[in-house]
Amino acid sequence: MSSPLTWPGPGSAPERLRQLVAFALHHRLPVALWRLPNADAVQLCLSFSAEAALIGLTPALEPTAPAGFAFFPFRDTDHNPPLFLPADVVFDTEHPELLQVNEDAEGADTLAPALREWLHSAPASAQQAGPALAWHVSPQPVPHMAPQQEYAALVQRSVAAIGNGEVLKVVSSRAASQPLPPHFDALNAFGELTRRYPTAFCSLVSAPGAGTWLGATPEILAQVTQDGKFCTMALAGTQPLEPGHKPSEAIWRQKEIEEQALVARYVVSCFKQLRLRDYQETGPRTVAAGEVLHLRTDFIVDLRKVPFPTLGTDMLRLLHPTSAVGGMPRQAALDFLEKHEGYDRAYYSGFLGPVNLPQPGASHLFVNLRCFQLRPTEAILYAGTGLTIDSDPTREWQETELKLRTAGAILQK
Ligand SMILES: C=C(O[C@H]1C=CC=C(C(=O)O)[C@@H]1O)C(=O)O
Repeated sequence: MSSPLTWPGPGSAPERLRQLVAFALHHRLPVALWRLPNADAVQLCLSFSAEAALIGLTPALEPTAPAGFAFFPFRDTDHNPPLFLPADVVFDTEHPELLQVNEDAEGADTLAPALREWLHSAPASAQQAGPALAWHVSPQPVPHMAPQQEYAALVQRSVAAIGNGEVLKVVSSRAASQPLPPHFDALNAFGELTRRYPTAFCSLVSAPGAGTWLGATPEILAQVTQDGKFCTMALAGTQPLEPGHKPSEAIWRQKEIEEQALVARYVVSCFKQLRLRDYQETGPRTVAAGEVLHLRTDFIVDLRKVPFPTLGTDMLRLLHPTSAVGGMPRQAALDFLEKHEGYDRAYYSGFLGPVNLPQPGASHLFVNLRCFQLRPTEAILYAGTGLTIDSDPTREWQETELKLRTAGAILQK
């Protein structure tokens, strides 16, 4: 049973977040922080057991399903375990005077009293000035980083595969490294992400086996709200946001229109598989995500009118990985990427977000885009581009450069 505790010590909401993160890292536990799009509050979920966070199955989104934070890789392999952080400790900066602690959780017998002691005895200000936090580091090696020529060859090979009918669309991607600026502080960087990208889902996840990841993604994968709505979106097509121009003035090429239409068609095919016809489709319209524009179609199902209690869970299983990060047809595109992409995407283009948090019936899962992985002295950034028969290697490289700048902006000295 989770019980609300009154916060036992002093400290502002950001200081309290830091105290909880410091506790998690000190005990080598998994922790996640996030800020929903267009919201102010930052939420935190901490698990008392790293082992309990290791799950194989895609999480269920029904209100009766366990509460926690999902962190899933692009591809299910032994290297990057799918994680579901049980909500053993939950903190919300909107109610900084409270802390939810599950006293029955695995590990709570020793860790719940240790947490109370930690919050009592370690003043937030002392921890702020204390030694740097020991963030989890992925046990996997740093991924291969394709230089421009190699990425251009991948784009050409993908276009050839589209040309010969092997696939309709492929989303190729790459990793790039950026040194950490002096005195880089991941918690401050997370705060900076939330300020820069108010409409994105901003996250900071640190867990044994996965490492530490920060990001600001624009893409909802599956969302169930407490007022009974299921939402997903088809997001694709990219162009730079020109200074002084409004997103609504953007003109799209046929290539991007087709690329996004394929993603929308994929979402509709998932509804069809579930024999669900009663959905509301809006768009495509142009939306801004940091310095770039995308085409987006929104899909909403009113779960109060359509009696389909497992829709969120079923759609999540069908949607991931969407054609916005893999391609079409799905399996052929994934096979192509496995063979030719040449690096491990790890958690980039996987999905992440709170399930049944802060209340049962509220789940917000996003595609892990515009993100980076934190290593001791560098950040590994990731970006991909949807390819069609008309893709040009130089343009696609430039598009990845632009997308890398979203999360990369917080790494500037
Ligand atoms: C794969 C990424 O973006 C996807 C989402 C929006 C637009 C996309 C595009 O235009 O290619 C991608 O499908 C990425 O940001 O790494």
